[in-house]
Amino acid sequence: MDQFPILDQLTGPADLKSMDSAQLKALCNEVRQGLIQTISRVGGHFAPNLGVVELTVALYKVFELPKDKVIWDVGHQCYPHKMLTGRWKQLHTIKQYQGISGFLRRDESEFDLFGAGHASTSLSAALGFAKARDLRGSNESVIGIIGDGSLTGGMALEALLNIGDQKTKMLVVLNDNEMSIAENVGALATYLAKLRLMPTYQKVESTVKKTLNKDGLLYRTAAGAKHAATHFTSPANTGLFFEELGFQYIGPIDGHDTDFLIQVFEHAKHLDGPVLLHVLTTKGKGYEPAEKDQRTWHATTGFSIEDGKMEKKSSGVTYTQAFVESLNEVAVNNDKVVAITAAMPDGTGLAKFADKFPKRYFDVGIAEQHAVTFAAGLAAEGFTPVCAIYSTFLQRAYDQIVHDVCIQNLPVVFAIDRAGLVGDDGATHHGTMDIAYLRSIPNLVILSPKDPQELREMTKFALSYGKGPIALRYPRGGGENLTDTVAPIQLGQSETLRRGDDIGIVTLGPIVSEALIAANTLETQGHSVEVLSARWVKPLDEVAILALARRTKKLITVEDGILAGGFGSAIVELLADRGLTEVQVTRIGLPDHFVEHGTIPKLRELVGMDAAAIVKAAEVLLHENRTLASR
Ligand SMILES: Cc1ncc(C[n+]2csc(CCOP(=O)(O)OP(=O)(O)O)c2C)c(N)n1
Ligand SMILES: CC(=O)[C@@H](O)[C@H](O)COP(=O)(O)O
Ligand SMILES: [Mg+2]
Repeated sequence: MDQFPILDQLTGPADLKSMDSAQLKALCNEVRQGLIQTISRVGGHFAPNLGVVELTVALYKVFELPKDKVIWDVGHQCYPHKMLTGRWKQLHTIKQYQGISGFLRRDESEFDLFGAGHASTSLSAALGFAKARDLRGSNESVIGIIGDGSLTGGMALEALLNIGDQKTKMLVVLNDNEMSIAENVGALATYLAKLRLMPTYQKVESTVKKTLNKDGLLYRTAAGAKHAATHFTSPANTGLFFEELGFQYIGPIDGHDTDFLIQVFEHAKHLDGPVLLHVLTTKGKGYEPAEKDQRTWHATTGFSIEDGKMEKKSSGVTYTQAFVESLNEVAVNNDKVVAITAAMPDGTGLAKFADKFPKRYFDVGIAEQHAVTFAAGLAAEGFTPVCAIYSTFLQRAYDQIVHDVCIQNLPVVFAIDRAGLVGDDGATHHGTMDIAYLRSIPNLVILSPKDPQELREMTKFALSYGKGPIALRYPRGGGENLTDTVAPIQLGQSETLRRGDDIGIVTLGPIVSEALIAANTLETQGHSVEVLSARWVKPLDEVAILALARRTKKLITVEDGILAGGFGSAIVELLADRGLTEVQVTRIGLPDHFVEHGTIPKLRELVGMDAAAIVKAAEVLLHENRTLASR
């Protein structure tokens, strides 16, 4: 018997128009069960999606997609949206190579009006869509949907200020589930908690009943809607913060009451100016383990799920663990060490620092720019702040790194996690830009370990460096330790992992493992290959690199980052500056396009950054040499 009779027949959101209350509730149930069964099996964002089932169904019942523009924030909670917009049958491919993306993508569907992945962007984008509408003279509705966590992002507040000022007709739906990935933080979270204590509209529905017109809907005229809005405003008109910014605040309302959500959306549709609808949802709704532990069940990627329990699939030490264990070892004897996360305590490992040093731990919310300059302030006063931010999210704080940290040469330690390809989160999350965007900044030095044990030592080095800003870049997940011991970490000192005279491979970070595999293959072909683990993006070990170049005259550089302006570029610049024009260099890294989602081995093969690609590049260089020699 078909478990998903409605979903299996659904052709798109227009089909919801003809559904009655019972059918919509049945649809919500199918969406929820479809999510639980599919995402438990294939992995992905779990609790956020269960929390927006009714919200998405009600929204797509009332509004006309894609004419009406619905812009989601982050997009990790977009799976119900995808299920209702023709991708239910592809849901099992989510975040897999050549499967659908785990976030919205304009090139994936006409219903994905604006891509996301990074938080706090939806309201700015939605204002853009609304302004375009007004300039065009069309009349569609524009709705931005933002979570309480994403609302802690500076961009979101910048947008609120601008929307309120512009008095643009648009609807902001605040999906408030009291959670970011971890518990939400910040004064706004505290304010929202107060609003949640106010009686929800459902409790004052008798007032609402009086404002309903004959067909059970709220007033359709602007005047009537205004009147209804007055009734709708919760008794203590508690949305003052938003009202003062120029919004009509409606809420809080129960985000799992489909009928009432539909009523309120019908009402809000007709209101002029900016409206903020405060919706209360439960992350993980309808799946008890996730409701009980919303933090753990934020995403099930990399976990297997048995009987409501999440078991990590991979074992072994991750880079993140190595980093935070080393940080904690130092911090126990150094009370100047403090740590800052931008709403990612678990992902960065800093939750383990917080357990031991709660007074020296700061979660600033999804506020990377603030995190960096906050760290700069601490460093200016003699502390050693560790700012742990994923590579991709650190992009958001570029000026703060330059302007507030590096120009002032303040001793901030940047722990750049998820550096390099991250796999199934795809283009919005690959940490592939940081080498290029950081190495050009004066005063900043940058380290990259080849394995977790080296990261331990590099973390200790970074915490005692103190001469200025220092960055550690390391990847998602774990890796084998590639040497028995760790050579002492010294500023600008590389490490020769194997000696050879025919060709040199100069590489950086965990991608060294691919270079070693390639060197072994080349050796079986009779070639003598040197592998140099550079360890430093900046300062480069110029002496070692120049000596290798002069000796072999052939270099291959390998980096888990974009080629343009990356590590290989730095080597080429060095050779050019020193007049070594006879040295042939092949750079291996990420090409000049965004890399999609998939497993890391698959993506490395795809972009030509695996051992096979290194062997091929070496053969070309070596063959060219043989050709020259045989002339
Ligand atoms: C700029 C940026 N920083 C951090 C993240 C990581 N991140 C993804 S979802 C999330 C929490 C979002 O909370 P909320 O908006 O309340 O959505 P919910 O998961 O509660 O539905 C965070 C911190 C991100 N995507 N973008
Ligand atoms: C949606 C988002 O940005 C985070 O949930 C991110 O997907 C976490 O990535 P990790 O799984 O690498 O911690
Ligand atoms: Mg939330």
